[in-house]
Amino acid sequence: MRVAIVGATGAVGHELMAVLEKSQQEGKLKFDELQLYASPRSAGSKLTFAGKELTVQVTPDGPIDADVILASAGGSVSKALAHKWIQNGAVVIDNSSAFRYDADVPLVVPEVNGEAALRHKGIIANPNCTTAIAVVAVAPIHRKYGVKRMIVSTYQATSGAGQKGMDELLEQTHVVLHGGEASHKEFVHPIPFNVIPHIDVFQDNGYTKEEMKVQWETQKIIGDDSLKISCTAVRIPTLRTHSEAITLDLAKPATPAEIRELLSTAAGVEVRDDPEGKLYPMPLTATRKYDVEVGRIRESLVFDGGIDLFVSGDQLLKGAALNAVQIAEYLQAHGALGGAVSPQLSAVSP
Ligand SMILES: NC(=O)C1=CN([C@@H]2O[C@H](COP(=O)(O)OP(=O)(O)OC[C@H]3O[C@@H](n4cnc5c(N)ncnc54)[C@H](OP(=O)(O)O)[C@@H]3O)[C@@H](O)[C@H]2O)C=CC1
Ligand SMILES: N[C@@H](CC(=O)OP(=O)(O)O)C(=O)O
Repeated sequence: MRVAIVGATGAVGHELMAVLEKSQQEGKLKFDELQLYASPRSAGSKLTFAGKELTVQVTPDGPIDADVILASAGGSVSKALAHKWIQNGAVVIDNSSAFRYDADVPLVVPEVNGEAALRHKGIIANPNCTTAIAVVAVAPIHRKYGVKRMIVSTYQATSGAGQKGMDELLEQTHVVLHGGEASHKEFVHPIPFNVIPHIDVFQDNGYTKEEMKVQWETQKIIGDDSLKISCTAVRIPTLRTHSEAITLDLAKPATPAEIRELLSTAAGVEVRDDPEGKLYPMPLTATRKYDVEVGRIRESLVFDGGIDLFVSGDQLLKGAALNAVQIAEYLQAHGALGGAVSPQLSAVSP
């Protein structure tokens, strides 16, 4: 069983290495070989995996001889090359948005629709990070109570813009703290001490593409096009982990206690909800955690029987690297990848 990472030197690639190492140690994903690829500028550089140095190679523009390819090199690279990589039978799990809306490409969050991954035709798409984090918390509620409408406001970390996004936050904060004026390159405005309600490009309807992705992708993952979602996506000056305030209008009324109980056994969720004890989701506590923190669960004052909640999830993990590895684990556990069938599946109950 051979695994390849394309984009190994990036922010998501770095997390893929860490998650793969843990998964292998815990016997969840069984593999014998790891190949690392990035752009020509990184060719020859060394990265450590499980105590061994591996050499980064130039990403091929032909087949990759691996069983599964975890791609995180951006949409244009995937769009141009993914179909060539799979010519020798590999499956690509792609972190970019290149194929998410293609009818024959499953868009998968294993806790929600893992079985869709088994119907792939060589490419499986990993969702947008904001969507993945929301859907882990909302899908169990939708299954039991039916979500009719959903209003989301996001608080997205700079790592959503990759390693360069985090670097810009740190460098420009340093500039401001030393009396200078912050500049910007990765973001539309200076990010230190600011919040920016503009992620990705504006669409004709006044929403940004990031905001529309939450509607398009949630509908595809949950399998319900009638679910209406209005999202405002905002960049904030944190390093990693996206947070979201979510309001749900439900078909069947629910109480906060019922939602708390439902989510307490939901896969991929940690209920962190004790306002008296100052316990609620935050990037500080959710960072590097596999589960999405959910809290501030309360009755909606707008929708009768509706619910308000707050989530924080490490988007480099559940929004990207972890979700991709969990898809590979799911495929292997169902005999749909090379190598031995794993009896255990990390924290995922399909
Ligand atoms: N950051 C996030 O929160 C999330 C990101 N994603 C998606 O994952 C992908 C990667 O994001 P992220 O890790 O943040 O980005 P980074 O900018 O941190 O990393 C990009 C990676 O792609 C490689 N790369 C760039 N150009 C090429 C090329 N022409 N050929 C081969 N490799 C190339 C880079 O290699 P090198 O170092 O050599 O330049 C690097 O390894 C994107 O599609 C993004 O949309 C998805 C969900 C969440
Ligand atoms: N757009 C997200 C990160 C991302 O890469 O999203 P997508 O995979 O949908 O392009 C953010 O900036 O926080």
